Amino acid sequence: MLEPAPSGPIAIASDHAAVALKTLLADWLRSEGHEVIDLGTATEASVDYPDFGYRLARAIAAGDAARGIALCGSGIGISIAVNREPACRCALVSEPLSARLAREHNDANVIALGARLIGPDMAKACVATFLSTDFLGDRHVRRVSKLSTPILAKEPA
Ligand SMILES: O=C(CO)[C@H](O)[C@H](O)[C@H](O)COP(=O)(O)O
Repeated sequence: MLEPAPSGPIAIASDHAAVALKTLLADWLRSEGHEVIDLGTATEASVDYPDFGYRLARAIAAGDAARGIALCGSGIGISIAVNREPACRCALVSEPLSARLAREHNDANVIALGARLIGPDMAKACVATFLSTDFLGDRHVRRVSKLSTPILAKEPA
């Protein structure tokens, strides 16, 4: 049984390489009582991961979803796409410890998973940890807040 996500729906998006894992995760999350916004893609026809990463990033930035799950073959391309939106802190994870640290230290609001690299059980374990782990705050607040300042506006450290 999953713990409830902190607030609001969970957005999920993938390219063609991860559509099966996306559907499996969306069905599982709904069966656990979560509201899931599936932003596509819907078939295995080849698409471009930035288009779906940007859809997910828009949903987070607009406040339509509190948390996001982004998937592609490796998780790499779509995590790069999501992180181009400053409101998103997307962590590419492949096991639960990274998912926990992404929440505790980085206040990640999106995780990326690689469907060609991990199986359904590991993906579920990562998602369960991502949804149930709180941000630790404290010194991490200062660091996370620095992430949302455009680099050209920063004073060199
Ligand atoms: O972005 C990726 C690699 O960083 C993803 O793994 C994509 O899913 C992959 O590039 C898609 O590859 P395909 O050969 O077009 O299926």
